[in-house]
Amino acid sequence: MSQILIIEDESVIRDAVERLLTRRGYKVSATESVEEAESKYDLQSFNLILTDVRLPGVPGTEVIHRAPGVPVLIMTSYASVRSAVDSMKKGAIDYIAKPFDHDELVLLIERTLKQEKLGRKTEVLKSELDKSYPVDGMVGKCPAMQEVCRRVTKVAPTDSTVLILGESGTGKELVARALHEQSLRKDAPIITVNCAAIPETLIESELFGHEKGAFTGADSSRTGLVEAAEGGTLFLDEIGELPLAAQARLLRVLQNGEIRRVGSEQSRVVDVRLIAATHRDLKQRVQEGEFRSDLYFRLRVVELNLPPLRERGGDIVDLAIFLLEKTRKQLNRAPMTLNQASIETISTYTWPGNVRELENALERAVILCEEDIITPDLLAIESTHSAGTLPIAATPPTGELSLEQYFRQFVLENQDQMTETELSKRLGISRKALWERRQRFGIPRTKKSSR
Ligand SMILES: Nc1ncnc2c1ncn2[C@@H]1O[C@H](COP(=O)(O)OP(=O)(O)OP(=O)(O)O)[C@@H](O)[C@H]1O
Repeated sequence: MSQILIIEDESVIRDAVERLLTRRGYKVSATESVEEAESKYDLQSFNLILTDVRLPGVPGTEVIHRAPGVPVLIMTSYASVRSAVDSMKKGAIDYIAKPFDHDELVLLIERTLKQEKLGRKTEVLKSELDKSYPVDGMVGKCPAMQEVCRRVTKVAPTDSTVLILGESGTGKELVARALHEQSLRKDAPIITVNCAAIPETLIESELFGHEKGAFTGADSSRTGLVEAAEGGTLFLDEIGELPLAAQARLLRVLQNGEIRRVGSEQSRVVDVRLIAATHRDLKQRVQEGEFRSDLYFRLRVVELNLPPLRERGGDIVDLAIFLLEKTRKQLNRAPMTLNQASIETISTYTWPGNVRELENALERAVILCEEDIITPDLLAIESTHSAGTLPIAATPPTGELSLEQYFRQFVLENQDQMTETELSKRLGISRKALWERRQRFGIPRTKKSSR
């Protein structure tokens, strides 16, 4: 049950709000001033604090500093909306003008609590991600990767927009995180958005937020992900998939440092550094009229090109050893080594799914390995040099199938029995890579496979 603290010196309002929220199932405490609240309760134990601004003693906004991390909603009179705006600047989550409608207040509280939960989840996810994306864990000695590392170090401390190009699974997100972690913004959030994963109809409001009534179903206003990255970095993965209308809004952010929420006439100033990535040829998208040329030029202030794994020479084995160690530690297994045959298999395979596919193959091998030596059969990839090999398949490729033909055949044969997750696992690629290849090769998902 969520715990809410009300700080309000007008007893009529305080009692009414307390009754209302208690009826709604919240555990409610109420005080007249910030000082009283502090002396009676541990402010950090609340999930939300609802406070008036003008109070006996210190102003209500002071609670923002005294209960860091706890979302604070400000109640204010119409006459002092200005002070509400100031409160927002100090870090309040939102404000509500008095006299307020009870339903409106409950709605605002529900939304804030939902965001608070999400925020906590994001923190957990962030720490998980930090574990799997150590900045110093970027393996790569080949000239192309050395060049990438040099550029990352150079460009990270600046606020320049960076465009990261590379096939799926080559480490684009890892590079984006390295850029953020080595920047002056590292203590603020990095918000990652996969533009390919958000439905086209929702992407504008997800990114830029919306005002109440902006469209059917928008029964309250909402902050977008660009604003959520305030002071930090926004990483737009698969930017090539961004619809044209959203591209126009993004251009405004890059040109003027301003966003306009959907349904709003007013712009807000934002301080966000943009990093974008794509596996697509953006120049070609521009020629096809699918991508704005002015946005393309703004994005590629600095361009980083990640080579496919098959072109990284000795890095492939270095990466395999690094990822084997990382995976076996994560899975709590004793140290393991790759035997000579495995090293040869790994070096000669073409790795169409790049580092992610290598990571998946090693994870599978670590799970299946009963002793401490990884043999080629555990990797479940074929040691042939042809580009037609794909890891683990229900039926091995017959004849001279090209990679595309083989992918197409495997997906069409299995999609009615397997979920997208199972399909991607069997192909040794991420779900996102599977989605991308479906787009590229024109194989839409059937009803069954979209389970
Ligand atoms: N040079 C590297 N050194 C160590 N680990 C790497 C390297 N490159 C990629 N990885 C690891 O490979 C996995 C895939 O990388 P990442 O998600 O950054 O790729 P991506 O290009 O963004 O992929 P996708 O396009 O599928 O989202 C991650 O677990 C990442 O940590």
